[in-house]
Amino acid sequence: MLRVALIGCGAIGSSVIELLKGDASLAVVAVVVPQEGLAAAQALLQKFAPGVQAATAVPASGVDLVVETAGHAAIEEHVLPALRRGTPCVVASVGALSAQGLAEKLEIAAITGGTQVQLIAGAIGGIDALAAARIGGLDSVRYTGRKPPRAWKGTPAEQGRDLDALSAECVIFEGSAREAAALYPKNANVAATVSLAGLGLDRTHVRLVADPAVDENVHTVEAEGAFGRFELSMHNKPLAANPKTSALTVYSAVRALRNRAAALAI
Ligand SMILES: NC(=O)C1=CN([C@@H]2O[C@H](COP(=O)(O)OP(=O)(O)OC[C@H]3O[C@@H](n4cnc5c(N)ncnc54)[C@H](OP(=O)(O)O)[C@@H]3O)[C@@H](O)[C@H]2O)C=CC1
Ligand SMILES: O=C([O-])CC(=O)C(=O)O
Repeated sequence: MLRVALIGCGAIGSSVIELLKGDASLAVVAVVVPQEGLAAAQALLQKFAPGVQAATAVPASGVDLVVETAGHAAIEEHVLPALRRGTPCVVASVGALSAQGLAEKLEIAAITGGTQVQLIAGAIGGIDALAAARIGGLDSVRYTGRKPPRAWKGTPAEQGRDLDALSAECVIFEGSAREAAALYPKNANVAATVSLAGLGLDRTHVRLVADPAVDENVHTVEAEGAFGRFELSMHNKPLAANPKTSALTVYSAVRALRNRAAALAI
């Protein structure tokens, strides 16, 4: 049985705990949250994983695998030290890698620890195809992230516009994946994932749209290259606990964990 430390206990983390309850091959043994979140995390654990303690750091021993579902800051704070200690890590906050030098730091930490960091596909599909197509050469990759206006609350999209008053779609950002991930850390992880699998953070064209006509998170990728071309649209149901986040992200994290424990992985 693999012993898992989960970083973050919000919309994704709490759903991961729920789905792993009773799993024969994986056990959540620690949940890492900020000091001010300890009491709430402990109350949730009482319900779904009694006996598991909430903590403010990943335990230095007794952990086989770390999964991050917390946000950009948690990568520096918890993932890098775990990798250096030799613990493999699974990362959901892929947009964090848009910060200059962070991808290199993760690689160096994993090499130092003789382990590996895995970036999950999260809310998007087709990452396997895109990463394979890159080997033959890609000419262009375009990503559009379309979400209901409420999913853009608390982001720069609110500057100069009333999201509640939108009556038609509104392009709130157009530019590179690097800029998108830096400006919209909770809404542009997919932009970063698509770019890291494909043409890179600076050559991937990103459009972010607030659209009152949708109630799902719609992610579209269009790629062209030596392999041919593809278009993929995902219509993802958002999590009730966080409209910015698609439920598929939870399943993607659980899939990554189960694949680590499985004899046959797909
Ligand atoms: N790859 C993908 O496709 C996607 C990735 N994501 C990423 O996943 C992250 C989590 O999403 P979601 O669960 O919806 O977000 P929530 O805001 O619901 O939950 C975040 C959780 O992480 C905790 N947390 C925040 N900072 C730290 C830290 N430094 N150390 C430990 N715990 C911390 C929070 O604690 P507290 O509440 O006490 O602050 C909270 O428990 C997002 O920030 C985003 O970057 C999201 C959607 C898709
Ligand atoms: O969960 C989603 O739909 C995607 C998301 O928020 C992101 O790209 O950060």
